[in-house]
Amino acid sequence: MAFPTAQLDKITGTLQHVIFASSDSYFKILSVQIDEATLADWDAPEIIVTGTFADVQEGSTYAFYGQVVRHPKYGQQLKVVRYENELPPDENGLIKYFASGQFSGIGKKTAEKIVDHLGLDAVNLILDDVSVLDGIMKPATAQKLARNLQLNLGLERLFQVGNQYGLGADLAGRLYDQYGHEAETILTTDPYRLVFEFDGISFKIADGIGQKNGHTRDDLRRIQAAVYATMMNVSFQYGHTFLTRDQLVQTTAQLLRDQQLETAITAAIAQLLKDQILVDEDGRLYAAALYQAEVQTAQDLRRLLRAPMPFDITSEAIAAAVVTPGHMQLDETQIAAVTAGLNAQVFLLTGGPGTGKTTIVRTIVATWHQLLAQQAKYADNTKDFLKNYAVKLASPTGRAAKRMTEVTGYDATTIHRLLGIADLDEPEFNADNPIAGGLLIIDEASMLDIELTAKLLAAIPSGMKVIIVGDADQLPSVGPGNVLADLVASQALAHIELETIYRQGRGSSITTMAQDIKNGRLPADFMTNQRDRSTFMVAPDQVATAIEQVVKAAIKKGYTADELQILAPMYKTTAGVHALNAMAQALFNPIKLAQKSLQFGETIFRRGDKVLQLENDSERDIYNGDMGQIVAVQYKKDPGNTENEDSLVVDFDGKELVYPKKQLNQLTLAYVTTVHKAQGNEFRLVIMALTSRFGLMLNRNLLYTGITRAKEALILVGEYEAFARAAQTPVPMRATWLTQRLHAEENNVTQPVAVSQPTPPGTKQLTTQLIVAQAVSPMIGMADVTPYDFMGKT
Ligand SMILES: Nc1ncnc2c1ncn2[C@@H]1O[C@H](COP(=O)(O)OP(=O)(O)OP(=O)(O)O)[C@@H](O)[C@H]1O
Repeated sequence: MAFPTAQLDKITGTLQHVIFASSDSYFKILSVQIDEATLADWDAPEIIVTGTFADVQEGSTYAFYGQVVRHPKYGQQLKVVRYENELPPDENGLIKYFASGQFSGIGKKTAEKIVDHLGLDAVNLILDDVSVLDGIMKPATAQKLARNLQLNLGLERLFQVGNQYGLGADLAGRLYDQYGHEAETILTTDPYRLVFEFDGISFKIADGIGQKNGHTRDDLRRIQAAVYATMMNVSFQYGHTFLTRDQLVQTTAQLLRDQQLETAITAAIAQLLKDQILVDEDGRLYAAALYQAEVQTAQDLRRLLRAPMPFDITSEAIAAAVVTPGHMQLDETQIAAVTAGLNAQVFLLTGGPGTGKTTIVRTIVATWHQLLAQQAKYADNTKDFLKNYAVKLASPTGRAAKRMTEVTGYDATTIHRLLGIADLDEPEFNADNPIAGGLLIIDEASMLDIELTAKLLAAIPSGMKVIIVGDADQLPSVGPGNVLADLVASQALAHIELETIYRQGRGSSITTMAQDIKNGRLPADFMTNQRDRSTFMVAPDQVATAIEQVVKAAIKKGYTADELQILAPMYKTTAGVHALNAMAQALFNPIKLAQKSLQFGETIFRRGDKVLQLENDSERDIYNGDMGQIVAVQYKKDPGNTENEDSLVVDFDGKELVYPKKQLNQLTLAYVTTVHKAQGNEFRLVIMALTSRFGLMLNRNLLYTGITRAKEALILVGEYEAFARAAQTPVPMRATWLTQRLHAEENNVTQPVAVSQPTPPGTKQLTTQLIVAQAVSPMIGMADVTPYDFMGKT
């Protein structure tokens, strides 16, 4: 946050030494000898100064603006908001500065020449245009001097320029990393370019800078940036892969708050199409990458479907080889799923919780191994044959992969890992370097977005069988696309939907409730507590207290933080993720005397806390949505701490990872998460909060996904109307074209565009069938807990 300069203290002083310099940000801790200071009650000759700094020079003089704060361990220090290199104020000083030895090839004589020719503003003149040094020194020396000045002062100038526009030093530092000395020019003369290229500068920020610097409202670059930003916002907020031309024009006009600009928007779209940043396919306008992903997905699916069977297996051989786990009696649909799964080159298996998806996967894998063993007899090299046709299992998240390993008994991995995707880089495995194996099974396919799907399919060699497993009624992917639902709707793949619920005992009444919700209603007995689920309907303001009581009761019953998950749709509000996390942390992991902790933003992390990873970090094989537990808090000065910084150690299912303080933005507390973040995970007990304050967030798939995270017991807290409204409201439709691509003749797509308005999108009717619940034999979840326990004594 930028403080108004008037409130800041100013210290002018000489940098004595850099105590700490972060290796991957510009954060530094400096020791400064004070020349002049506006600080009240400060009589020490030195002060510790912390903040974001360029390549500061020991011995140089700087002016620091900031606020004195008290660090719990290191005492008072100046936290800097901005700073300036105090260049010498007179000619003699400036000559000394140039001749100080930090600029190679420049002695006293040359320094004098520079100051003679360029005067007191020499530094800025050189930074603006190195040709001012022509004739004063050799071009090579001049270039070197300019580069050094840039290194010392260019970033500082960028910090100052950025500060004028409200950009924090971190953002300015990242801009400098990407654009070097050109960053300032780009920021001031062509800020709209950053909307396309730079993650962190929104259209609004760029436009603020552009308007200040005289870009007119109808400037083509401004309008192009607005069109592009609209396309990206709509794709990533609502999941659409395309917009119709009208929608794009209208939504861009809304962003620009100017309906008069329609002609300019049309011209901007034409230019973006010409530059291949957007693609127009029969009036559907795509961001180029999403278009490629959608087209590629359809093409690769066709390629995989056309490929011949890997070796000669007849349907009879498959039927004869079926191996069921525990000799379970599969029903007709399940047997059909096993044989179709082994017969088809690409097969889709869908079904709600407890319908036997895992059972079918286990059966298919065991049967595949049986078939391989039979075929291996005819192979030249048995070992190679078995390796070439091995089974691969993968999931979109690490937690889901771990669960897949546990329930199937076979090794599963994340899709990122399977493809060798390192951050921002192209995958190691792709069309030119495909993965190896005979059968690939992808679980939790509802989480697949179109870009990951395209990368995955491209890397699958023709002939490898693919089985895609998921629950199409769960929330669609976070990223653009509606892959699983589109594949189902296309009818282009062999598909079986498992409908009979086999789960018995704990969790079974949750499973039947899930079916009701899928059909758009709450069960008739919603308010009647079952042995594995209860409802506590309270006013929005009482939700936090009610959940607190429920959690206390659950802790008494022996539930650990790992086994219990609280779900809320949003981060803010009193019943939101942040507020509830603070409450749950105090219950599960109360602070102990003299306990070590690390603070990041408003969150305080302690040993024992349950935490959630918020970003994909493929290098460390840890992904957005993975949950872990803090096993150590290490201070920089602790003996044996190899990190040169305060850090946390987090255990993710047996894998310990270190988070230095600067990486704590990747972590948050996980006692409470959004439903999206919990997708792919299951917990013994789920407590889900919904109130009408969550408004537009309430929809059927959200409620369905939330409650189906519960394996054994479910407690619903909030307002009945909110739960009823969620059950009745279909998930907003996503505008995608994958279904049509799959069932249309190649290059002959003629279906009409049927999409809703982009903000908010319309709705689609889910075609699901009523599933008849099987025998229910409920067991106790929290049987002796009644609503009265949560309402206080009256
Ligand atoms: N034909 C069957 N006869 C008897 N029990 C069955 C049958 N099919 C599955 N089950 C049992 O039903 C339970 C749920 O099956 P499974 O775990 O395979 O379902 P799922 O669809 O993978 O569920 P989830 O998505 O919730 O993990 C398991 O205990 C399984 O053993």
